[in-house]
Amino acid sequence: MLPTVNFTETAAYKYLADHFISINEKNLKQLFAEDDGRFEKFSLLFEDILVDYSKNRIDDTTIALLIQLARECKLDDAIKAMFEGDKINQTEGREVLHVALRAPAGAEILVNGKNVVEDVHAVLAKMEKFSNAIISGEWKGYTGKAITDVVNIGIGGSDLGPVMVTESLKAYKNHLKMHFVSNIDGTHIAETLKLVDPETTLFLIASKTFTTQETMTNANSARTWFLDKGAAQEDIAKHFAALSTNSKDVAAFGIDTANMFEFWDWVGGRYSLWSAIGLPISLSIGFDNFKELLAGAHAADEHFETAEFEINIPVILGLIGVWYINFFDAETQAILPYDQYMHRFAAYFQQGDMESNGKHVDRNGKEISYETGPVIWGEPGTNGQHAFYQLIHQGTRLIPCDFIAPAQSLNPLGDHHPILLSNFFAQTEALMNGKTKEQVVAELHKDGKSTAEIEELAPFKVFEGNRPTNSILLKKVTPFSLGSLIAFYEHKIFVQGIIWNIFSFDQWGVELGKQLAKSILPELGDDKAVSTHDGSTNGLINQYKAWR
Ligand SMILES: O=P(O)(O)OC[C@H]1O[C@H](O)[C@H](O)[C@@H](O)[C@@H]1O
Repeated sequence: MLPTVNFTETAAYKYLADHFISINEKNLKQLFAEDDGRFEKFSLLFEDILVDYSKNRIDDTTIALLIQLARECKLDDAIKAMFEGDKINQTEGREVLHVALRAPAGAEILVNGKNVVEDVHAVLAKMEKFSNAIISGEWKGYTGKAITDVVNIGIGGSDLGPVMVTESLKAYKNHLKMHFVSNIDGTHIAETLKLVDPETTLFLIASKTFTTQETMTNANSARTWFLDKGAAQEDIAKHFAALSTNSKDVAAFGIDTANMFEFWDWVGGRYSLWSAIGLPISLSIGFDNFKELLAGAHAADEHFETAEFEINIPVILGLIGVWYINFFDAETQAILPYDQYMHRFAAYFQQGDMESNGKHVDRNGKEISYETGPVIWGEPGTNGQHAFYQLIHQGTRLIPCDFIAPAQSLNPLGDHHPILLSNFFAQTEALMNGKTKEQVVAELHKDGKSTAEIEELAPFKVFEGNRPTNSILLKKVTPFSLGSLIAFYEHKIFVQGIIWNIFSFDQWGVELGKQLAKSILPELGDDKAVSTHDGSTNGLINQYKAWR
């Protein structure tokens, strides 16, 4: 059982509320001027990852109080409960053990008296064998040809993780062409099927439950297409595999359970890329690289489980997030990777964070009176700079940003990387320091503007600065460093969920829309006008019927 402390009733919260008043008056520039050792103090090095959180609106007292807050909320007990396999997903009665998916062979994590690490490694061995057979061409399709294309059909956690990781690690990939179909919109599967040949394509049906409407509809369309192209029922075994917890429905679909890669209900969908759901990753970059990804995540798990809060990266990042959301009223969190390969990183953590912490009821079942999960958003740099950074620099909202960049490029082409990195460094500097009216006036003078022109223009060119950022500098994007980075973000979400006293591992909020869609679908079957809904919904449905 998780602790159920209301963080707004702790002593630390009250101290933080007072402390906020004094910090809010301070400028980041001033905080740096007051403390020579600020960077050393407020940065952490973990393996080849440097986390610089010094450009935040914090001082020693802030960090001490935030850590006190974590202690009062019994974060240490909560971490222990997760790693020990307690049923901390209480509303679904499940353990939360994505950490077991990356535990080394020989480790022991018990669920109902059974060591799940053994099961994990049995599935990993099966994934290794299968990946090797597909990659080497030893596995043959129904006409004797090797597999060239892999189509992963899944949605949400059964899509976003594999997409994000295969994209982030594209530099490590082999010859297999990867395709991902998620949307129920027929366009997605139709456009994908145009690109592939049934004789050389492997379909992975990825669904924890194996009941998700989008995935099952797309899977059925893929199977129909495969059979229509001339393959026979018995050929399905060579071209379809399932990644699921539901062996009964996998068999009912017609997939040989020998081709099923199992995972378990203690793996949350949005935390499942480390499980059998990661098979497309292993196919794309090879099993050894997939193992490295797991090893990177495991190293981060050990850090999270054992490091003192003062030097614990997910704890510090999580608490700083709480500081902005609950004291500065920040509503969003931007994630800005300066790495084109990581272009789906923010999208991945939209599910990871928003589905986990978008909750308004606490662990006692009571409505809460404070803000919880932020809106997560972001695009890779430098594209974002030319799109939405205006609002980050000069808008009226405080937007904490995570800047992420690799020191070494995987495509060191001319001076591209130094230019990219100069932007990465410049943006956080600009957000912190801003530009004063005096600086603007001096610049306009230099440009030969008249006094009247300067007076008129100056206010628009001022940057108030004092805008907080984290900078995460990786030596290089490798399977290991990416694994660690993802795990840090996962644990950050956990930390915040504990402080907010919410359940981070259920997602009841996605159910209502699904339920209503199920009741609307039969109503779309004829041309009769509907009148059973509200005026707007009736109007929309009836116009659709008139136009289709
Ligand atoms: O893997 P599946 O069972 O098909 O679920 C796919 C997705 O759908 C659900 O609606 C949940 O909101 C997600 O957490 C989940 O990842």
